[in-house]
Amino acid sequence: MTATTTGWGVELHGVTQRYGDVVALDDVTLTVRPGTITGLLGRNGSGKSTLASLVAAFRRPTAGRVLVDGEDPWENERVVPGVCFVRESGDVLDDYSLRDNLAYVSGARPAFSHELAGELLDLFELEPRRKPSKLSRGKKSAFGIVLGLASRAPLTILDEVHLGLDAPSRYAFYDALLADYAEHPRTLVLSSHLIGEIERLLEDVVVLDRGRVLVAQDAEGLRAEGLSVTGPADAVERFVAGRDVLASQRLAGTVQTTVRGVLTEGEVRRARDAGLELGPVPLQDLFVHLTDPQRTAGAADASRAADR
Ligand SMILES: Nc1ncnc2c1ncn2[C@@H]1O[C@H](COP(=O)(O)OP(=O)(O)OP(=O)(O)O)[C@@H](O)[C@H]1O
Repeated sequence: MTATTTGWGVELHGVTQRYGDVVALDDVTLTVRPGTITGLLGRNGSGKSTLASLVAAFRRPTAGRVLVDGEDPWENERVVPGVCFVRESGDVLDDYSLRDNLAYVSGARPAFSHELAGELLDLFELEPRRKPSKLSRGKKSAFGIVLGLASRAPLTILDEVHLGLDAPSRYAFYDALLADYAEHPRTLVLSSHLIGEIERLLEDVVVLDRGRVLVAQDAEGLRAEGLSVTGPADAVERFVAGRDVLASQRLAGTVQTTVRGVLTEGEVRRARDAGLELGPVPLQDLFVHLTDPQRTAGAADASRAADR
């Protein structure tokens, strides 16, 4: 393996993961494009960590195929060193110093950058002599980030690594990630519930819901699909009739509605002529509406009925 180039892609084909009676992933098919930053989003228990652990070959799927850079990662000597999976729980040697942990990880990661590791230790004010077991939760998360970014693996999966980090440290992390990604392009998968904070980083978005893929597309395209329509109640209602309405709020005679779908130029003109205000919808809001249990339960029922 050479130092990181454009990163590795991931493919899942019909992947199901069961834990006893629990179906954590249900027939998931998706692609992560090489050389992109992909957000892996979903509500609690939707299957994000399970998906990440299959890609990192921490476990084998109950059914289906996982491919990393075109190959099954399971016990794959070429692929495994190129996949860096950092979990909030922190897979570190708790009773060894940070310095020893870095030495251990760098031995297993062909593209490891000691220079970047040093910069990130300084950034997060981590003392190399300390042991992870003696660090606060936030500092331990920060050390996971140091290992994940300094590994410069062709595929890096950061699963909720921001947990415990205070806001300045999270923003320092986002900036460091973007700066290093710009210089050393690779594939990064970020799982986080703080969508508003990470959305500027994301090129692609995968949203899981109860083990199924709800959305898998480029972030720009997804943003363009969310539209806020505000105006007099009757005009808004006429305009959104027949559209996919995600949410609606009424304040006196004014209604603000969030719809999914892209408008034609003619429709935009018609909306403006009717006195309606059109605006973007933040990704976080779109996510909340799309994963609304009432909405997704309806969609799941429809999909089951279609399968019968
Ligand atoms: N080792 C396990 N044994 C049994 N059930 C599990 C195991 N790991 C996960 N699950 C179940 O599988 C489902 C998916 O869990 P997973 O941890 O993948 O979700 P997640 O999206 O990462 O959740 P969160 O955002 O809360 O971390 C949940 O119902 C969870 O309870």
